[in-house]
Amino acid sequence: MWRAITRIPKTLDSLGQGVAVLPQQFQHSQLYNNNHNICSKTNYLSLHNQASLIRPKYRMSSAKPKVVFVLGGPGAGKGTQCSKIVERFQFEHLSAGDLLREERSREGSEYGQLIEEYIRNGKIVPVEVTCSLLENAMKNSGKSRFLIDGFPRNQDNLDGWNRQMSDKTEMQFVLFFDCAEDVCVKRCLGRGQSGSGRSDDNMESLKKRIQTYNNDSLPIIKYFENAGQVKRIDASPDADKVFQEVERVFLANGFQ
Ligand SMILES: Nc1ncnc2c1ncn2[C@@H]1O[C@H](COP(=O)(O)OP(=O)(O)OP(=O)(O)O)[C@@H](O)[C@H]1O
Ligand SMILES: O=c1ccn([C@@H]2O[C@H](COP(=O)(O)O)[C@@H](O)[C@H]2O)c(=O)[nH]1
Repeated sequence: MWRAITRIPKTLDSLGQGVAVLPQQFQHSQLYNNNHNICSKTNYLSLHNQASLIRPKYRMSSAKPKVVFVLGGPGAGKGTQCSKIVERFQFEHLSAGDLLREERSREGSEYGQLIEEYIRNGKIVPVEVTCSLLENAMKNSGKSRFLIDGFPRNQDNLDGWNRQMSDKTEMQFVLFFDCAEDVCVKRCLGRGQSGSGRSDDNMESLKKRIQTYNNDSLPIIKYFENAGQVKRIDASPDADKVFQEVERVFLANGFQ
């Protein structure tokens, strides 16, 4: 008989952080949903047995995922350096801009047009969209170290992250690529000329992106700086030279 109502033990009940490694069928089960954390004994035993199969992976990811925010002006070299960090350290690179561009191009996306409008005008997409894309990408990656590139870039982003993600992750530091405006512009235009295909690698969009960066993103970097969380990197030298500094920061912060 389906009599016994069993409260799921804490270890299974708190799979919030381990959800990245859970097979799809678990994600809507009582194991996943903390709001419905009771189930019949039969169901519990069956789910418990299935959970045992994935236990090694779950153990590995039971700590909160580590997050490094990567910020800097448009074209400062964030993406370039993130690729190098991924090669050298075990991080997953999540570019908020790339995720938004992907969502924009996804057939049937209800946000496609809105995202294109924001990107072309150098404006910042509402955090509900961006944060959900980030959270999904984190869950789907199965990794535990993330470079979050180009986010949070305004107060709305920061507030949204704090509401949705800060309890589920451990922010390590902010990697800030400091680069003069004229250098940033030259790099973005160069990227456009070499066929980036980006609708915002042109002077008209760049003016707006820079304005948004100065008005909305710099205060966020300042906020993190006041909290002692910013690792500032001079982004003007060549990419390999910049990476020497980046590598030093990661090593000094315990990453191998
Ligand atoms: N240190 C560097 N010196 C010279 N060129 C660089 C350097 N770093 C990156 N670049 C070039 O500048 C352009 C912009 O770099 P990247 O895409 O890494 O910047 P980003 O900060 O991620 O830009 P965005 O914020 O617009 O996505 C690219 O064409 C890249 O090859
Ligand atoms: O968190 C974010 C990140 C990006 N955007 C929009 O995308 C473009 C391009 O971003 P890149 O980091 O340069 O790839 C940016 O100008 C914003 O319009 C965003 O809204 N929120």
